[in-house]
Amino acid sequence: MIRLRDIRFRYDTRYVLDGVTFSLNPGDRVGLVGPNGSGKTTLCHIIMGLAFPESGIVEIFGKQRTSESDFAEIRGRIGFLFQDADDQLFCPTVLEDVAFGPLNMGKSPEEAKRIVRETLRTLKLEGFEERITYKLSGGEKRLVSLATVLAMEPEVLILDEPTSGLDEETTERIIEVLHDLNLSYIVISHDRDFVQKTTNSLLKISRGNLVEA
Ligand SMILES: Nc1ncnc2c1ncn2[C@@H]1O[C@H](COP(=O)(O)OP(=O)(O)OP(=O)(O)O)[C@@H](O)[C@H]1O
Repeated sequence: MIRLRDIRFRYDTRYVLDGVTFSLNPGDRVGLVGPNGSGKTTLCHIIMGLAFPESGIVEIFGKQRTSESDFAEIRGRIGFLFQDADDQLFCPTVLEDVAFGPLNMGKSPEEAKRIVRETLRTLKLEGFEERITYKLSGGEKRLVSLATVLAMEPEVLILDEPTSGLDEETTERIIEVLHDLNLSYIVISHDRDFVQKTTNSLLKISRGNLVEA
């Protein structure tokens, strides 16, 4: 589904990724760990076409991706949860934010509303439709962000610290949701317990390279 070969990426003169090779196959649930600033988010941005490597090959769904239009094609199929919910949410209300993806993918307003209702129910956010997005708490914003991702019915998920700021009960809910979804995913997290419960392999970025953790 995702294949990276010998990816090198730098900000200014410092190489954050220095020859990363990685693949995500159907059924893989990969935990990505590593110290702050080690390049986890950067790696995921490269998969989504939000950052472009200096060299190396990005192959997604069987096709090499280089241009913006190559990546535009995959963005509906790979659900990406941003580390910062404020990068994800941009509409006045929760309904509009969660319906945005389905509407953009050509669903009718009625169908989009049905998807919003179901997705909010899955995340135990019933009744949040008319809530004003910017007034939500940090944890609520994270959950609504996840709802915007799930509402697109993606084939693969990339989740950048999905449980940061969430209480224990809500974290357990996310674990259940991930188990029920039966999707392949990459999850970045500093929460070892969460990663252990949700993934079947664990990788770490160390000095610009991926190693088993
Ligand atoms: N736009 C940018 N310009 C310059 N340096 C950047 C930029 N974005 C990220 N960096 C640097 O690149 C390095 C890797 O950042 P990245 O966000 O990928 O790390 P991370 O492993 O996800 O960290 P964290 O666990 O703190 O979220 C960091 O040192 C960061 O400061």
